[in-house]
Parts: sequence; C-alpha cells; structure tokens
Amino acid sequence: MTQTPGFATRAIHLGHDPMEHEGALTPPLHLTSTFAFESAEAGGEMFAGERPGHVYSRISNPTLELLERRMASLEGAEAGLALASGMGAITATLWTLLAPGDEVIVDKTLYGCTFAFMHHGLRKFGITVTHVDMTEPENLAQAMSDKTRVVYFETPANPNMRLVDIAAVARIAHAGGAQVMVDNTYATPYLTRPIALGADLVVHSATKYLGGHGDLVAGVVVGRAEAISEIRLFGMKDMTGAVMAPFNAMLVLRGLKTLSLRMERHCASAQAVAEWLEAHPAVASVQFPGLGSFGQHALARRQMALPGAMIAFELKDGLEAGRDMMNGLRMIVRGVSLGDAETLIQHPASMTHSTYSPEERAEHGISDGLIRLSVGLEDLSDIIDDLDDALHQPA
Ligand SMILES: C/C=C(/N=C/c1c(COP(=O)(O)O)cnc(C)c1O)C(=O)O
Repeated sequence: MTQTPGFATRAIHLGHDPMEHEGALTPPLHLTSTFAFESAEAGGEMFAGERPGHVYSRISNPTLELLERRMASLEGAEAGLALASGMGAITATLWTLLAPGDEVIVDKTLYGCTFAFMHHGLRKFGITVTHVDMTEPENLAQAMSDKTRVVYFETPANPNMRLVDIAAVARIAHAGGAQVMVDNTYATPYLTRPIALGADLVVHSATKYLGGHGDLVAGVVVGRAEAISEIRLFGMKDMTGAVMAPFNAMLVLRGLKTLSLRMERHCASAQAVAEWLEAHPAVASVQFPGLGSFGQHALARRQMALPGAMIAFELKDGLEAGRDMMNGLRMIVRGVSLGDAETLIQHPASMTHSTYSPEERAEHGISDGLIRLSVGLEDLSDIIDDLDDALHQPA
C-alpha cells in the first residue's frame, strides 16, 4: 500500500500488527496499573525520560497509546492523549495552557459543564473568561487582548447547533498570539478536522460518537506532540488525574472501527428526521445544519462533510407541549448524552444546561422550550413513527 490509507482503514488497522501479538486480530488489553523495570537503573532512566517505556498507568499505558495514535491520525494531529472523560480532556488541557492573569475567550454557547468549569472553576483561579459570539469572527478580533491565551469553542455547539468558522477564527486568534482549542464532539473527525483548518488542539467527549454505544465515559485531546506531552505530564498526571481506564480505551478502539459507517447512518437519518420535523405543523423551529433554512447552511456545507446527527427544535406550544411529546415517546430514550446507537432526547434548559441561570440561558441562546435530539441507528421509520405518535397524542 503506497498512498496513505483512508479514514476507515486507519481507524481499524493503524498501529496494530497481529503478527506482533501472537497473531491476535484485536490489540491486547493491558489491564495493569504499573510496569516492571528490568533494572533499577532502567526504571530511573524511564522516569527521567531517557529510556522509552511505561512506568505507571496514570502516565501512560499501551492500550491507551494505541487509541491515542489512532485518534491523532484520524484528526490529523501529531499526538493524542486519552483521558477519563470529555471534561477530563477539557480541564486537563486548560489547566495546562492557562495561568492566573490569562484570558480565555469562549464562544457564546458551550456544553453546560464546560460553561460551569469556565465560570466556577477557571475564574476562581484568576483566569478571565470572556464570551464572544464567534458566529461573527470579527467579534473575536475586537475582543482579543494581550492577555488572551486560548480561544475555545464547540462547532456545532451543544445544544443550539451554532457553527463557528474554524479557519476564520484561527486566523484571528493566531494573529493575536492565542491558541485555538476546538471541542469536536458533535462532528467527530469523520465530518470535520479542525487542525486542518488551523486549530491547535481538539478535544472530544469520547463518551459520545467515538465510543458510540453508550457504554463508557471517556475523553481525548489531540494536537502537537509537545503540547500533548505537557498536558499528559502536568494537566492529567498531576492536576486532574483524569486518566482513562484501559478497558474503556479498548471499547473506544472498538467504536472507532465503525465510526465512519455509524456517522453515515446517523447523518442520513438525521437529515430525514430534520426535514420531517420542519414540515410538521406542531413544530415551530428546527436547527439542523443540513436544512436549507439553517442560518449557517453555507458554512455547514463548507466545513462539515455531512451535517451531523444532532437536532435542536421547538414546538409551537412551547415547553409543556415539548414535555408532553417527550413523555409520549415509546422507543426514543429520554436521557442525556448523545451519539449512541439509541436515539436520545432531552430538555437542555432543565438538564444538560441547567448549570446556566435563566438569564444566562437567555443570553447564550438556550431557550426554555428547546429540545435536543440525538438521532440514533434504529430503523428510520421507527424513529419517525415514535415522534409522530408522540406529537399526535391527546394533550
Ligand atoms: C451528559 C453529557 C453531555 N455532554 C458532554 C460533553 C462534554 C463532556 O464530556 P463527558 O460527559 O465528560 O465525557 C464535552 N463536550 C461536549 C460538546 C459535550 O456534549 C450531554 O450534552 O448530554
């Protein structure tokens, strides 16, 4: 094979040769907390970084290492780091990049716990958190200061689907001497590769599409090798201890094998569901990058290979009608998280984004009536039938 293997091939094969592991088709699972040294000197040299190898699983582990290599390859990064959760990846990275007196500029809409970390975590340690509506990149240029170290955003944003033009924002951030950190959970590297568009660091809640089966909590950060090493040895090892369990790394490795297949199915179904919702008389609005009515549809087509599988919508009769609809569902699961085989539905204002005050939700474009749908892998007709029945149920 001469040319670089494709996305799916790397997700399945990169970094594992069965003939180096007794012919085992699947990579070995290293369920170990620590590693033996061949000599006292060797142990000392490994701790000093003078000899390659693993010394303790809070620092590195061969199963995690394979996942880190595959994720770096899929995102087009030099290196990767596996962590215990998406919040573990986000916090370990920001604790590493920021110090008291610094500023992080963040987009208007963030996942609820990320928002809470910024406001109730970083601010507690003398770091300025400035929100900017990055759908207009020029707003960032106005907000940048000599204290700005990091520009952070999700695209699409959880839960209202706002997009950020990664290339445009990266140009502005870099001109101001700041690093760009993108949460790519909603899109995955199958749809968007932020590093190719200028981002410096990419984080994921691997809990979601990457694992893809609702059976783990995990996180990943990828970027330049030097930065990842610093996040590993400071942000993860010392500051957070947010290390991924080897068993979860094995499950994420398994999820990656079908990521491309699953995203194709997720996105095809989501397009049909979004169009069905948009045409439904009880629905007031639908936010989905694949709809021509989506305000940033042109950017979606430019920046995303497919429109994703997350939909935000509101009913004409507001939150109570939304609750009635959710309570009327028989297959679609009422629950938080996203990116699973099971279609999931939830109410951000009272659930994933309840960390925002009502005033903050209003400011950040998270309306009380907003409903979030993660379109799964069930038969499309069953997804739509469930929604249709729930919307037609007697009040
Ligand atoms: C219940 C969790 C939800 N989300 C999480 C999440 C995280 C944090 O990821 P861990 O949950 O720590 O793996 C990071 N980044 C994004 C865009 C996320 O959506 C949820 O929205 O439903």
